[in-house]
Amino acid sequence: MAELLLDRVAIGFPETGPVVDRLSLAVASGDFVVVLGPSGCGKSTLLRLAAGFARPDEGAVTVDGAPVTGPGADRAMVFQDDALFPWADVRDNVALALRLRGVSRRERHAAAAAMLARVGLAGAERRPVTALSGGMRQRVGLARALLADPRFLLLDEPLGALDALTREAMQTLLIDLWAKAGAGFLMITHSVDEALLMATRAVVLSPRPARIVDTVELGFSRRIAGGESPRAIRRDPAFEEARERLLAAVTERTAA
Ligand SMILES: Nc1ncnc2c1ncn2[C@@H]1O[C@H](COP(=O)(O)OP(=O)(O)OP(=O)(O)O)[C@@H](O)[C@H]1O
Repeated sequence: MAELLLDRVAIGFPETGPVVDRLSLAVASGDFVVVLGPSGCGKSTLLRLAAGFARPDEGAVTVDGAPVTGPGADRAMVFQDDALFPWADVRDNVALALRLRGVSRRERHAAAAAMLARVGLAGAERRPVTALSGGMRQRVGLARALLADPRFLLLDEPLGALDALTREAMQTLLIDLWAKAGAGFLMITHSVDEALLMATRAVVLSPRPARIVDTVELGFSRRIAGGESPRAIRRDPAFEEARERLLAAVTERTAA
């Protein structure tokens, strides 16, 4: 069991003033924490603090009590824009980190093939990433992030650019990966429906500077991981009730 903790973190920039305001958030192994909040409120900045790409002005980011001072293999990040290397094929995009660590070619290829199979891209190793659809590119990004078996996966609106059908398929894939990995997931989304389906805890932020204005505990992703279909879950009155609760938090408590 590991814990990623943002402990009363604050950060600001000269251009904007305060962006995150003494915010505390814990993500443990097995949690799927989803962050919702108005545009520009500081969600990506929060994730960058967790990743170690930015340092807080106040407070601390720790993993199991040890200060986070920069990016580390225990925390992997997935971006909305998948950030793939256009000059490399699928396999090299997935296995680049292993190459930089001096892992042999044979092991790299085996590891990449195994991860690609997990994200539903078996056989796509040699395809140029420029020839892939948006959903497939995000699968490659996920395979790359999960390759090092991180304890925490940080997802910055990873499904935001996908069409509705691809997005639904990717939601189910992410839930499946989360349930099997045992890692803690921290994800940003603008979609209340996505937060409801995927989160074990949905966290609603205020307009900038970001503070937590509401937290809703949820259990639908565990049911989906257990085999229930998202469509059946959406018909459950408990889902409708949770939607009302989360929508109220998002619309009433985040007005600027
Ligand atoms: N390194 C930086 N230097 C200056 N300003 C920054 C920096 N990083 C973020 N900001 C500013 O902080 C504010 C919050 O940005 P952030 O990307 O965290 O918001 P967000 O909630 O993720 O936005 P969106 O919902 O639109 O994706 C924005 O005004 C942004 O311009």
